[in-house]
Amino acid sequence: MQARTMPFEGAQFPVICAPLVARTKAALVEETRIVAAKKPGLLEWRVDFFDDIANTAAVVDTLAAIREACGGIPVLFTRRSSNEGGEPIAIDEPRVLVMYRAVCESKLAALVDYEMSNAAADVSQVRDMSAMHGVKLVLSFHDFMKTPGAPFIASRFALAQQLGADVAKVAVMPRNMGDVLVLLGATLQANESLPIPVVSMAMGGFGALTRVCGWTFGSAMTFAVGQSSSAPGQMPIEEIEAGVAMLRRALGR
Ligand SMILES: O=C1C[C@@](O)(C(=O)O)C[C@@H](O)[C@@H]1O
Repeated sequence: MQARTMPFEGAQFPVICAPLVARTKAALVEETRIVAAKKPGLLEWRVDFFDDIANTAAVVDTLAAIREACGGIPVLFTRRSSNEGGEPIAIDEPRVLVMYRAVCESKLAALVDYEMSNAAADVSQVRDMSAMHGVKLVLSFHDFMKTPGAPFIASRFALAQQLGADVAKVAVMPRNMGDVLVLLGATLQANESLPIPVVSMAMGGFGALTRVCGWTFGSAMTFAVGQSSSAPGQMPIEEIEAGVAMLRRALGR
């Protein structure tokens, strides 16, 4: 089945997404300029790295500065929960929701990412607030310790869709190449059975190849390093571009 593209204007298949992980507004603007010059299809602001995350006005102001510096590249706004591999942050979940609401209202981000394991009421709030402002929602699941079995991975992709996601995303940590096959197989199956784009990656060294070839199994996006990495196994944008181009030629796609 034809894979679905990410839901924003101008999205390629696959989208190459570069994380922004600087801790201050000035450093983020600088990082944005450097990373945007490499022309990824999407920038992910990992706000859990931001020193001033407790100040919602500063978050929106910094997002505006990122947008000014990014040369029109759309932004994915992500607070990665420390339960799923993110940085520890100084605010509790109700204040995280206040921040997501302000970001959605600002319409500065094309997409927001929220973990599907959060409280159902919180997921539903993020779904409603993003939809209200035309912001697309990625519902994600991460296991930084292991690769769950194929039925569980399938259930995470399906749950994201049931909860109203525009994109379903799963990241796992493989302990061997068999785990990598499990992730790729589950991705292929989810892409064939779900009506929304799916995104997946296996992290670390074993999983690195999924960042180059995951799209051939249906993953609509891959994360690559512009300046700094946000997860183990990410490779530089240039290398991912070259690898994707090589496979494209070989596959005639
Ligand atoms: O969820 C993901 C995927 C990721 O963990 C990766 O492995 O590339 C990197 C994160 O920044 C992003 O939010």
